[in-house]
Amino acid sequence: MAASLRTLLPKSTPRPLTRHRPAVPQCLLRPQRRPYALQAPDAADPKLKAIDVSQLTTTTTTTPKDTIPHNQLIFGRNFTDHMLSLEWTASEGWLAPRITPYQNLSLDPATCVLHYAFEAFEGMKAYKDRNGDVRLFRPDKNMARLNKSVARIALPTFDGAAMIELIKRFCALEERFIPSARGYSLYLRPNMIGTQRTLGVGPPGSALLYLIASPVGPYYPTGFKAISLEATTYAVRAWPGGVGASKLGANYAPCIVPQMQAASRGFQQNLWLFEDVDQESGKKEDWVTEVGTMNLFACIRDKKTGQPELVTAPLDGTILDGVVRDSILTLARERLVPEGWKVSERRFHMREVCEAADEGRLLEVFGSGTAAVVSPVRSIGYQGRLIGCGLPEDKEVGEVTLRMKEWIEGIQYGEEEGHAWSWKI
Ligand SMILES: Cc1ncc(COP(=O)(O)O)c(C=O)c1O
Repeated sequence: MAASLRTLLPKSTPRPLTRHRPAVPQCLLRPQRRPYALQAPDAADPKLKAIDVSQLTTTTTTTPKDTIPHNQLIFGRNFTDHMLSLEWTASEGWLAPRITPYQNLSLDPATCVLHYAFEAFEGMKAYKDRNGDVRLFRPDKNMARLNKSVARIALPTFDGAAMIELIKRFCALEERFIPSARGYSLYLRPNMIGTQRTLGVGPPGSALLYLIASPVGPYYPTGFKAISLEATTYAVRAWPGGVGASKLGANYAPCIVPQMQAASRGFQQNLWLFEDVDQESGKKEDWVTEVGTMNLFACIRDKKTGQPELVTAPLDGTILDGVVRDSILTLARERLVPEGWKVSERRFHMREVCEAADEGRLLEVFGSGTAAVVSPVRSIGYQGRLIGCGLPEDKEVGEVTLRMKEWIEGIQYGEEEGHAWSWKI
C-alpha cells in the first residue's frame, strides 16, 4: 500500500466511543477539529514510482475533429482530439504518462469503480488571452483538491506539480480547440478511478488518472441571467464527518432528484441547508451551505452598524473548498475591505437571510464556481415563501457580483498583468 494511503489511518487505534459503537477514527468524525491527516502529494512511498513527466509518450490522432463554431458550443458535449492517461498500480506506482487519441475505456464488469464509486474528479479551465497565449487559473488548487479527494477514498495521491506540467503539454497539443474570445475556454476534466477487477470492498490495487477536455462557451450566452434557488429542507447533501468537502462523483448523483424537484417548481437550482442547533440561541436553524455546483455568497448590511458584509459558509467539511470561492474571498479582502466591507467565512442561517431581506438589508446573493465564475441569485424559495435577494426587477446582476466577475475574468484572461493566479503554459 502506498505511504499516502497509510497516512490516512490514525497512528494508534482509537478507543471505541462507547462499548456498543465501532471504533471510528476521530479524524473521520470531526473534520473541523482534527483535519484529515494527509501528507504532501509527492510524499508517496519511495519504493513506488512518482509521475515522471520525461516518460510522456504522445500518439496523435489520424482523424482530427473539426472545431465547433463558438456559438454552437454546449457545455460538456464535445471533446478534443486527445486524452491524457496515467495508470497506477500498488506494486509499481505511477506508470509512464500517455497522450493518445480520445477513446473509450475498456473495463472489466467487476471493476471496483463501477460497484463502489471509487471516483474523484476536478473541474478547471484553460483560457486563451489576447496574445494567443494559453493560461491556467490556479491549477495548483485543483491538484491539491484532487489529491485530498482521492486520498479520502483510498485512491493514490500524486505529485500535483508533475500533473500540471502534463496538463500544460496536453493544452499545448489541443490549443486549436481553445476558443479565443473572452468568456470562452477549454474545460478540463481530470478524473481518477479505481480500476481493480474485484467485488471485494477494499483499497483498489490499481487506478487510472485521466484528463479529457471540452471547449465551452460563456455560461450565459445571452448575458447575465439571475437565477432562483429552492432551499431544500427534505434532503441533506453533506454532514459533519461526511465527504461533502471531497469532489467525489458519489456526492453528485444523489443531488439530481432534489434538483429535478426544484426545477419542477420553477427553480434553476436547489440550495443545500443543514439543520443544526445554534449554540448561541439553543434553537434549531437551517444553516446555508452551498448550491448544486457552486458555493454561495450573500451581501448583508449589519442591522446595528450598517456595515456591508460579504458572507459565505465556512469550510467545515460540509461544502466544497471552491477555487472561485477562495479567489472571491481573497479579492474581497484585498479590494472591498478598504471600501468599508467586512468579509466573513461564518455559519449563517435562513432566518438571518429572511430577516435581512424583510428589513431591506439583503443586498445581493450569488453563487461561485468554475463554470460561471459568479451566478447572480434573484430569489430563494424557502418554507413556502419567496425571498427576494436584493435585485431590482429590471436588473440581472448586482454591483458586487459584477465586480467580482470582472476581477476574476480579468485575471483568468491575463488582462490583469502578471497576476500569480494566472499560469501561462
Ligand atoms: C458542490 C460544488 N460546490 C462548489 C463548486 C465550486 O468550486 P470551484 O470554484 O472550484 O469551481 C463546485 C464546482 O465544481 C461544486 O461541484
